[in-house]
Amino acid sequence: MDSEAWQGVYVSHVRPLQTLINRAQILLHSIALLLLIFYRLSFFFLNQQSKQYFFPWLLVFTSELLLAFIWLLGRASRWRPQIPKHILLPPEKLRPQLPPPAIDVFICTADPEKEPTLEVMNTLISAMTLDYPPDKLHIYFSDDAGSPLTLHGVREARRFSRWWVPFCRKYGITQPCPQAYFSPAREDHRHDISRDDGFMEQKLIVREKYEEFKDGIRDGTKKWAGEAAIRSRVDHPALVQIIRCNNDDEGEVKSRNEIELPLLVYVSREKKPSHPHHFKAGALNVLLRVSGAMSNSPYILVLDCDMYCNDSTSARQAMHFHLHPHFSNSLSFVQFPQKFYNVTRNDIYDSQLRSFFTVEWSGMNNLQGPILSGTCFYIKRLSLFGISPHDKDSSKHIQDFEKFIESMKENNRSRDFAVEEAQHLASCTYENGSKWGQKDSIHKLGFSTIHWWRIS
Ligand SMILES: O=c1ccn([C@@H]2O[C@H](COP(=O)(O)OP(=O)(O)O[C@H]3O[C@H](CO)[C@@H](O)[C@H](O)[C@H]3O)[C@@H](O)[C@H]2O)c(=O)[nH]1
Ligand SMILES: [Mn+2]
Repeated sequence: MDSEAWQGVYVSHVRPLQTLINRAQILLHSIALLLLIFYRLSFFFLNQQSKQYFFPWLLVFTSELLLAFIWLLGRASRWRPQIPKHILLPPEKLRPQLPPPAIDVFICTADPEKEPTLEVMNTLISAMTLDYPPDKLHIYFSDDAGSPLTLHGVREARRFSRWWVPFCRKYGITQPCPQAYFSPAREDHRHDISRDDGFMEQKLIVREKYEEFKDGIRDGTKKWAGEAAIRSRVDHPALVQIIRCNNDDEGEVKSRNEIELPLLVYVSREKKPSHPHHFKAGALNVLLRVSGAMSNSPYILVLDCDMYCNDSTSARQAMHFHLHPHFSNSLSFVQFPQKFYNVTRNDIYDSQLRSFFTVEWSGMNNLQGPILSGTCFYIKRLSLFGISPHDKDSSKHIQDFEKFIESMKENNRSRDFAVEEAQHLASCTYENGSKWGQKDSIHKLGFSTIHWWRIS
């Protein structure tokens, strides 16, 4: 393997000042705790009144011991605080020498009233715009409400992507989310005017298309609002559909740009009031099966509907870790921070979750890695099978599974046939009596994980 290609990828940097402050704080806090423990114990053994107040003191003491223990466990991530440093290679060189592995992207939405369709579609578009070979990217969009508005939105998003994706590719736009890119708050708009490569004309055209896309969503919102939509949310059949555009549109844009878009599959699993649906976990299980039958990519990106991709190179960054010889086969997932924007100015409760992601998650990188935050992570499909990476039989399990998928594909022959199969996999009774969704800790199996973000 060409080792040059891997140079400088994992650069984490321990912060000496922060380490000193944290350790001093840990020391002071520990002294205070020891004094407290001494004080409580001395009450039991030295105080005359201890018999009278024995139980209240014991209760308080036990709680304090418990809290102190929890506090102690939390220090692990602060002992060696570190930040990931710049990747030394520029993004265009972030391509591993190996052919890039395929990625399935899972996006879940549950309710078009609580999760505005326009925002959700922006997440979908951002995933379609990831800087990755389109034939290696497959997007599975789960709609738990089975809403015609959401399906309409997905179609509109697909249509707009044929303008947006080529534009981003051609001009190297790294912000893949159109809403964020066209936001007046974005500072780069000022520099755009000085470009003389036809950029401004194209930008205006795409901007206009974005407005048309928004109008399309607005029309849909008016059309499908109301009672009927709400009722079907808990009771509807499975629907799996590959979203394509009509041929006329497709031909027009293809000849202009010759850029293909990733496969986009709309999945609305079956729901019945009499069957538990297990919320997001249930939706992800269905996507895992449906994608297994259709593309079965070795890596999966999971996104909540309101968590758009903020950096189009994230897929390549994640794959660099996954394919890196240093991490070998034991890496389960690469977790990107879950960032919230537009929270209040004085964010006194840290709604942006900065302490979580910049301190705790990064601090766990050398301790087998952080736990999942639930969104924005690239996970290895095999690590979800409950097999340890150190298990001698693991390759046999994997071969068996791959044989099963291959035989299914041979039987199906075409993707359209796989859609029929997928519909069955999305039924609400499929998991009955099976081991689907049973708990198995990734870390306990021996996998490691990484928290990562590129500071630019
Ligand atoms: O029946 C359901 C319920 C939720 N979702 C989706 O699941 C995601 C997360 O749900 P949300 O209501 O946004 O939960 P949050 O509390 O905001 O999410 C945090 O906490 C969840 C677990 O509690 C994690 O799964 C999320 O990743 C994490 O962002 C969203 O995309 C929902 O559309 C479904 O697909 N089906
Ligand atoms: Mn959420």
